Amino acid sequence: MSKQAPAGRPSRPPRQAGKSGRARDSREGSRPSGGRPLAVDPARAVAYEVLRAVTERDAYANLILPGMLRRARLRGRDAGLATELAYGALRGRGSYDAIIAAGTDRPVAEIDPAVLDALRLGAHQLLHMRVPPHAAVSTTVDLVRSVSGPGASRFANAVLRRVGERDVDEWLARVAPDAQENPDGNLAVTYSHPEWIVRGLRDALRGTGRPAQELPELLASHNARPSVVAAALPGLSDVAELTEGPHARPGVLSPVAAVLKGAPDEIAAIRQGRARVQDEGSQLVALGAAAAPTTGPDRGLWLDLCAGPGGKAALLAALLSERHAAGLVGDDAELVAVESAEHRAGLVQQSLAAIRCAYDVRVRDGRTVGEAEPGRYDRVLVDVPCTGLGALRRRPESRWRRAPSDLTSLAPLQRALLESALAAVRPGGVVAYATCSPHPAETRMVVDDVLRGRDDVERLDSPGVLRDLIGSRRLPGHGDELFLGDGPAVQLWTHLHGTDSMFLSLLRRRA
Ligand SMILES: C[S@@+](CC[C@H](N)C(=O)[O-])C[C@H]1O[C@@H](n2cnc3c(N)ncnc32)[C@H](O)[C@@H]1O
Repeated sequence: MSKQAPAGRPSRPPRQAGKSGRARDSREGSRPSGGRPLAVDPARAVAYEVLRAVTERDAYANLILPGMLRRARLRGRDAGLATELAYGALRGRGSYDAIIAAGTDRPVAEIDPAVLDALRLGAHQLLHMRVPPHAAVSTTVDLVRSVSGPGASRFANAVLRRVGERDVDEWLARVAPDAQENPDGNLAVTYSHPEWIVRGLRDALRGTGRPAQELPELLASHNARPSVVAAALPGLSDVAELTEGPHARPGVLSPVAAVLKGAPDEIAAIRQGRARVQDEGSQLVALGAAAAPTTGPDRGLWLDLCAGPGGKAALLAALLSERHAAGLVGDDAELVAVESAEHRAGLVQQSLAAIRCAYDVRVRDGRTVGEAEPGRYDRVLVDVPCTGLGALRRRPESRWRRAPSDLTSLAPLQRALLESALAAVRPGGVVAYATCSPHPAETRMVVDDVLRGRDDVERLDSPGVLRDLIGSRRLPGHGDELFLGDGPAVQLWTHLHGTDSMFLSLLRRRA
């Protein structure tokens, strides 16, 4: 353990100290990305590297973490610790920065970013994990010394000692703005979200008839670790297969879901591509798109207009294959999967590899499909690019990276894609408009705008379609209440359904 300076009001940390070649701690350490070793255990080193990559390179934690864990040879509990440290510090940044600011005379914006990331890791351990305080402080101080030198480590020591003087509730009561005078500011700091997201989610709750009092619960749900759920692809696997060993139990709402207890690759069906990791909300969207009633026979010409990386396309293709085998669709049945980004189209191709149905993955702009193939398809799923405000628990840094301007910049694309989908579907065919955001600007308002002045499209009873799929399954502790609303669209909620907050509006061209 390192020697620590006495607690006190910390002085200014040296900026960019690590780059000037200061004295280093000589202890053996770990550096998952291969550079100079960090004087800290491998799990903390990986977590720190993730935070640095997110801050410096705009990396996505969920994409880089698996490779870093592999390179550091971390598995089991150690991998779990690294993940919890990185995700927790990223999610909690809003609360931790306010608390760190109260522990120093410097604005957080003036702290060397390399030191600040370490302080966030330390604060997460002190305030939200059962790490003994002396270990949380000393490991962080060692880390800062190896990265930024002794001056910065004294600063870190002083800040963290102050942070450790109170528990998280006491700190939040001190540093969050007054709840009466500034309710959004209070929730933003208490639940670690940017204020504009707090406001947007309140509007979203109200707009779907949920009481705004649910907002704290919704915000808190974004800070909890989501369970890992798999979809058993129909015809290739089933829930019974996934749950027959000790590795999974049946899902909550989706008829093809299994909740995993361990790593996905423990399950053979997942290793073989017969089942896929997929949130239950996404499963219900794809199942709903396939189940919504068409007028006239469904020939099996299905289109996924925004397919990458291919989770919903895989489920649609498996369902189509089953229907084909049962003679319910024609011999020319196929799933056309359109994706504008080439590398994501490659992922769609991979996701469909195990499925025995005709499919065609196309790299093109979905906005052009309606004009190119008017009225061709029986079913179109248009799962548009969105802010992802409904999946904040999965992408721990995204809440800090998104901006209100994303809502306005995505809006024309979302409208154009829905218009293209409606042009591509035949009269009597179904369009499923979906987002993984509950924000009104990306959900109701898009559908309302596109349908305004059109009398050739009807809104289907989306809650009714999902209710039939859910069957006798129920949310634990809620009796018969499924919280699907009065329609015509459905908004799923993380705090109510345990799914990502997916929106689904089922529409049908009038025959
Ligand atoms: C929300 S994601 C779709 C997720 C997918 N349905 C799944 O379940 O895996 C939206 C996708 O639309 C793609 N996209 C963006 N603009 C597009 C466009 N103009 N045409 C087609 N795809 C587009 C993005 O690259 C992204 O892969």
